[in-house]
Amino acid sequence: MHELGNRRSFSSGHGNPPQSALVAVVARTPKEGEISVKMLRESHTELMTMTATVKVEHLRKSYGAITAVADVSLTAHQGEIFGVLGPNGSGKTTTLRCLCTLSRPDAGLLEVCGFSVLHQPHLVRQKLGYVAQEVALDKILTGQEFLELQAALYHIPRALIPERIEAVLARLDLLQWRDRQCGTYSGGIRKRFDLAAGLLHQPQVLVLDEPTVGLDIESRQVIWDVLRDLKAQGLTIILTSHYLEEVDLLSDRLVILDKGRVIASGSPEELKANIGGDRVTLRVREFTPRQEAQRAQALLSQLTCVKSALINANQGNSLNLVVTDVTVAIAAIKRALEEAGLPLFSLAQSRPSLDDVYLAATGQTLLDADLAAAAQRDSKQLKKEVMQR
Ligand SMILES: Nc1ncnc2c1ncn2[C@@H]1O[C@H](COP(=O)(O)OP(=O)(O)OP(=O)(O)O)[C@@H](O)[C@H]1O
Repeated sequence: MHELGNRRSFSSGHGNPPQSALVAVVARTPKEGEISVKMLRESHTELMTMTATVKVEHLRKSYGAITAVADVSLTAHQGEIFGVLGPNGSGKTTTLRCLCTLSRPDAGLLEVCGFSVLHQPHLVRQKLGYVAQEVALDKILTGQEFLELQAALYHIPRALIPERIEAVLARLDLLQWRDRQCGTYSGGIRKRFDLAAGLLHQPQVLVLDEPTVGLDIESRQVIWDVLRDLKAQGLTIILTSHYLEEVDLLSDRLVILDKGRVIASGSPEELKANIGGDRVTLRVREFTPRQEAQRAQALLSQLTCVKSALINANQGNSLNLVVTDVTVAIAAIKRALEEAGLPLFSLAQSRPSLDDVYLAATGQTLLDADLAAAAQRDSKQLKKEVMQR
């Protein structure tokens, strides 16, 4: 299959009006009859939010016999953070790579700012910045030199480079780091430089693959603030993650992928509200035999306050219950188990999370799906190693 590169798209750098132009405002009250910049900005935002900045319809992409993406559709609007959540191997990176013109799809319609990814890739690259999962800094270069190199790769006119670099360094609070070698940076600073490089050509859409993977919580929070700031300035941001709380916290809307397909889409609130109810997770024993878990499942499913009961085999056959009134439900559950002579090892209650959305659709948690994917990868690797011996 024809691969179109491996890092990010490059642009001529002077094709798009900078979004920041609308934000550079002279603070004064408009005279009568004048249109305030705020009004202009609002009407601009309103107009732009009606347009889909990113459109993916029925994307399909295989690598030989492996179907990486079976059927993915999503639409992101201007000024929106759009999340793509899913376990390892669910097709997140492949979706992004197709969108960013780095991988050629087998089928589907993909558009960025009204331009076709397949037929107008050079225009798409002008509108879009891609920050890949692996941080691509050269250790010997200083941050300044790295950005100069990136600016040249983006074909930004020479005369504009110093001010563009100054602007991204200031925007990402990196001025103090510019003259130090990249090899001395922490993971969080490296990631911010990578983000800075993705912003040099002033894209309207920023696509980020796992922007905070491996970072400590403080560095993650810094990146989150940067992303919120960029969104406030009108950028459309698409990000993949398998950190549930990150997607929940940041995304206006999201899709959840599983095995290359969209299994849920909407705002985090909508998705959680749709599955409804509070959650009760209980274990009959620390490691409950399957039969006993099934007995408890049948018993508890009969309670009127229990809407559904799933057995999670990956968690020692624990039971995941959706209940209507948590206080009433907990009392009823304890009573029912006691009357049936079943023990109760542990019980916890929680509000629905995006993991529950995934669990409701697939029957397993994201963590379990990640573990299963890792085990599959390990066993493939093991087989390969054995065959090589
Ligand atoms: N270049 C490739 N050649 C062969 N198979 C690939 C290639 N890229 C991805 N795949 C396979 O396609 C499937 C989807 O991979 P993809 O990287 O898109 O998933 P992902 O959700 O981004 O996972 P991760 O979170 O691990 O990056 C996986 O089974 C993966 O092994």
